[in-house]
Amino acid sequence: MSVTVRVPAKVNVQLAVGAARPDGFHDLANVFLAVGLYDEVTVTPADELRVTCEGPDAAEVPLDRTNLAARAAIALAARRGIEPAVHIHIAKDIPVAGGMAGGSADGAGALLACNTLWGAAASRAELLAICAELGSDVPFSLVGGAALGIGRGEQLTALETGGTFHWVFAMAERGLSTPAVFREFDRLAQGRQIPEPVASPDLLEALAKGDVEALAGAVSNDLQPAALSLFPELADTLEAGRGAGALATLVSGSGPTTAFLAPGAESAEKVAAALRASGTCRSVRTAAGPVAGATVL
Ligand SMILES: C[C@](O)(CO)[C@H](O)COP(=O)(O)OP(=O)(O)OC[C@H]1O[C@@H](n2ccc(N)nc2=O)[C@H](O)[C@@H]1O
Ligand SMILES: Nc1ncnc2c1ncn2[C@@H]1O[C@H](COP(=O)(O)OP(=O)(O)OP(=O)(O)O)[C@@H](O)[C@H]1O
Repeated sequence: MSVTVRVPAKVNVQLAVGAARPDGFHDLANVFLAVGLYDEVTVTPADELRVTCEGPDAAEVPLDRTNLAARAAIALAARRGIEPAVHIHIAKDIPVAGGMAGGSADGAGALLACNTLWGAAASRAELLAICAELGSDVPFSLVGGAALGIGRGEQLTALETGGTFHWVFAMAERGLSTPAVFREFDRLAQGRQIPEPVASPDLLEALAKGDVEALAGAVSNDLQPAALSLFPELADTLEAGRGAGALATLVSGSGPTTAFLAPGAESAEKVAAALRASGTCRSVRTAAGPVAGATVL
């Protein structure tokens, strides 16, 4: 018997970043939107823990116990006093090291899949606590939809959305390390007073109303200057999307994937075609959100 879970990628429509905390993390006001680009995680009973991965970026995914999916299985098994004896297979469509929470998606997916396979009966609250131990983005991968994350981004409040938003994502030629981008944020912030991160009321209202124009005027990412500083060519991709009619352009999370908000599905395809023709990125995808979080298929 196998269990397969489908888990979406995310885009951060607002990422407000506070000053570095004593533990090295940053307090955030992180407004997540789950979008329809998915990894599928399948768990099957096996003699011992094993991870395999397929997909265009599979070669970049670690297959040892550092894989977030393996760490999720180990964490749940330890809580139940059992062995994590499963084969975890990841069908990966979310870009690796792209700032779209691909590894986090696999962590949340493996956790839900193992909980189902083992009849481990972890409550939603216990699953969320394990997710938060695995990484700041992992709880959101479990819940999906739209949510505000505070603290490290792991303390979630679900947000209302009044419609579907259409996005284009441009994948870059290389990845960016999330810790490196936060370090660059700290370097650029030196000598400046960093305000407390707060969610933008205009942005929350735009999401609730499903108002794409208002959302376009309210999106922001405090990590964008740091991502651009480490990866200056991203400015060319942003420019190409803006020129093609995107309502808003931004770096997704810690980057280097860039995200473009389009007025509708048709215009999203036009922006995607222009980005493909621009030669400023590795590949281009369209996806709409919000979509559901980790779901057993
Ligand atoms: C950039 C975002 O993707 C936006 O959603 C997240 O904040 C990152 O979430 P994540 O990849 O799950 O990150 P984690 O695995 O928890 O942390 C990786 C590293 O990112 C930095 N980090 C992450 C989250 C946070 N609130 N402050 C940080 O400074 C820390 O250097 C940390 O060691
Ligand atoms: N299941 C996994 N899939 C992809 N990468 C993983 C996985 N588990 C661990 N990793 C490691 O995590 C690193 C970051 O990959 P990931 O795709 O999660 O980045 P990301 O999308 O930028 O993350 P985030 O948006 O949460 O900051 C990879 O370079 C890889 O070494």
